[in-house]
Amino acid sequence: MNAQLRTDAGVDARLRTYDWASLADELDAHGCAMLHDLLSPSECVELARMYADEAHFRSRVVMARHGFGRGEYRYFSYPLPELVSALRSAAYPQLAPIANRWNATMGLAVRYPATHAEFIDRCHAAGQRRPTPLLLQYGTGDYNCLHQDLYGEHVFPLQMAILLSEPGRDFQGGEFVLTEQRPRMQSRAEVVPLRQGCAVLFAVHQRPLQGTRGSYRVNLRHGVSRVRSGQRHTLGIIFHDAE
Ligand SMILES: O=C(O)CCC(=O)C(=O)O
Ligand SMILES: [Fe+2]
Repeated sequence: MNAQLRTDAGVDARLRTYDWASLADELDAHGCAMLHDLLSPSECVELARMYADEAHFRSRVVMARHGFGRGEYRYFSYPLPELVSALRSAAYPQLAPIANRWNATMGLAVRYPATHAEFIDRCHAAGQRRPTPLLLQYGTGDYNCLHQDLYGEHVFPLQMAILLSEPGRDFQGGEFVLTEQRPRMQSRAEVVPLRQGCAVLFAVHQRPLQGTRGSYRVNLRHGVSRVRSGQRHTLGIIFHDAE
């Protein structure tokens, strides 16, 4: 679909234009899938600009202070900006069936409700009340070590990150990287060639992998390689809230 036509619509309508059956196939095969042209360049610029305004956020993390890498991020506070909230609630119902199928395959009892509001009620009832959507900011030399965004007992197994800057123009390097650790085997890396406004869907911590003798669980981590120059911003959408 034409990028302009897509980004003219609301986020909900935009998300419905993607071919979710083939995205599910990609997630099953690779643990990640891309949504091209999810946000327009102006939406990306507007979101990236929010980073400077403390009023939007509940906390700021300087990655070097925690050994997380180099660069910084800020968690939004509730109420989330409308676009962030819309992305979170509109992407969730597309992902919940995939999450439920993955859990069934992995022999996990947890099932996810059809709407994000119901899932967030579950998180909040368990004391996971702090919002997790975040903006990340990287400058020259910054990077994000491989990690998993787990914030308590309740975990939604898929998440989304949207690149807000344009590679090659705004920054060099800074690739989104996923690694997949397979039991008793060597790890596999995947580099996701994001462009501005493009989202990546990926597994938060584990997913089923079909082997020749049935399926088994693999452990995933994600991060960002070193930004060689320039400035890079990302919007992270995590569906569970934090303790
Ligand atoms: O900056 C990135 O591309 C990675 C962001 C990230 O770690 C996240 O959204 O959870
Ligand atoms: Fe992350």
